[in-house]
Amino acid sequence: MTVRVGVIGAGWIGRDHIRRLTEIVTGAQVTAVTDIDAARAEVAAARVGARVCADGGELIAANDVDAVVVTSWGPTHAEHVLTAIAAGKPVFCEKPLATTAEDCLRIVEAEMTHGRRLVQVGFMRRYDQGYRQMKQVIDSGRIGEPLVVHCAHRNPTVPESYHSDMAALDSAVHEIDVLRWLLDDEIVSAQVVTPRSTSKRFAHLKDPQIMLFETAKGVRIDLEMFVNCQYGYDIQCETVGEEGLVRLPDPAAVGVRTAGQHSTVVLTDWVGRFVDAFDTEFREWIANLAAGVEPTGPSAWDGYAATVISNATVEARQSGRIVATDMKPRPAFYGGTA
Ligand SMILES: NC(=O)C1=CN([C@@H]2O[C@H](COP(=O)(O)OP(=O)(O)OC[C@H]3O[C@@H](n4cnc5c(N)ncnc54)[C@H](O)[C@@H]3O)[C@@H](O)[C@H]2O)C=CC1
Ligand SMILES: O=C1[C@@H](O)[C@H](O)[C@@H](O)[C@H](O)[C@H]1O
Repeated sequence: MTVRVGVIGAGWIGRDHIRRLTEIVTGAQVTAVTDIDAARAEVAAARVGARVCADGGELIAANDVDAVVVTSWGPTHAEHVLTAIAAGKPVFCEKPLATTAEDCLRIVEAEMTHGRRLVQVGFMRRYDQGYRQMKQVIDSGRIGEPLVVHCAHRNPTVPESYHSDMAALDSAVHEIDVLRWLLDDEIVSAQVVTPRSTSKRFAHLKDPQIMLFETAKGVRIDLEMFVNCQYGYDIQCETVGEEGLVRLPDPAAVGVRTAGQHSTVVLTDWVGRFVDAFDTEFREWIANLAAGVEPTGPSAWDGYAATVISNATVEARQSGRIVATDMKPRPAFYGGTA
């Protein structure tokens, strides 16, 4: 069975997911595209033989759309996801699920009322081989109970439109999701300390930021979030347990020895660093849909948790305080602990 997909938002990642669904994933066909920039939708749709819909509502209701991908701007996600749930159609929503906790809860409640999982959120790091291997080691008990996690998330540069809150909302939200999953634990508080800011970028930006999280089981997480590190795109994660530690591998790269030096390439963007994870994420999403089973990736509840925690992290930086994450109890509908 071919899953017919409609895509809302033909910007950077929307176009990449259209390409992925067309060229990489088997069993999927992009049949409809919409964007508030009609010319952009036309170009993206024409490339894969899809048709253009006037807006998200028309696309979701269309008979030739079995499932929906939402890749529009964050503040528009909730409306599209709620419309898809009301239509009973599976929906893959890029992060964030919604920008406010209230909107995330409306989605959670709508999905529970529907009675079956329809929503998957685009936290692709859960599909990265390195993180998956780390999780296997932690779950096996080989390093004992996790105690501390050290992380770094470094981008070479960001545009001037990037502001200090985005370090949590746009970037650290990936660590927030993947660490909840990796540790099977919930983040209960956030704190942010700011060293002197880099002089290499815009004066308005607090960069780097050191984010400190505590989990319900008492694990401490430190995350260096540095979005203008200049040298490359670099994701580090090391979990220290009672009997050992496990570290995220760097992407495979050949070592070159020449002119008295030994060097390896450092990637420069998240597209290349997580390309395999994005591919696996969509392969598994489509395979589940084709098999008629509920999505197994990050749920609407995970989307809610990530929004609550990233908003608490913003509040922590702005206030200079340790902020407790004010999360509702997890409904049985979503299983698990984190
Ligand atoms: N998982 C990941 O690593 C990444 C996720 N993202 C997420 O993907 C989403 C899109 O990001 P980008 O592609 O970088 O942005 P973008 O600005 O390149 O594209 C967004 C597109 O959505 C369109 N749009 C906005 N509102 C719309 C609406 N109501 N209906 C239809 N189209 C609408 C815009 O015209 C634009 O073409 C964001 O939520 C972002 O956080 C982005 C980059 C990486
Ligand atoms: O989602 C992403 C971007 O929006 C964000 O700006 C980057 O910092 C992340 O590394 C990338 O994965």
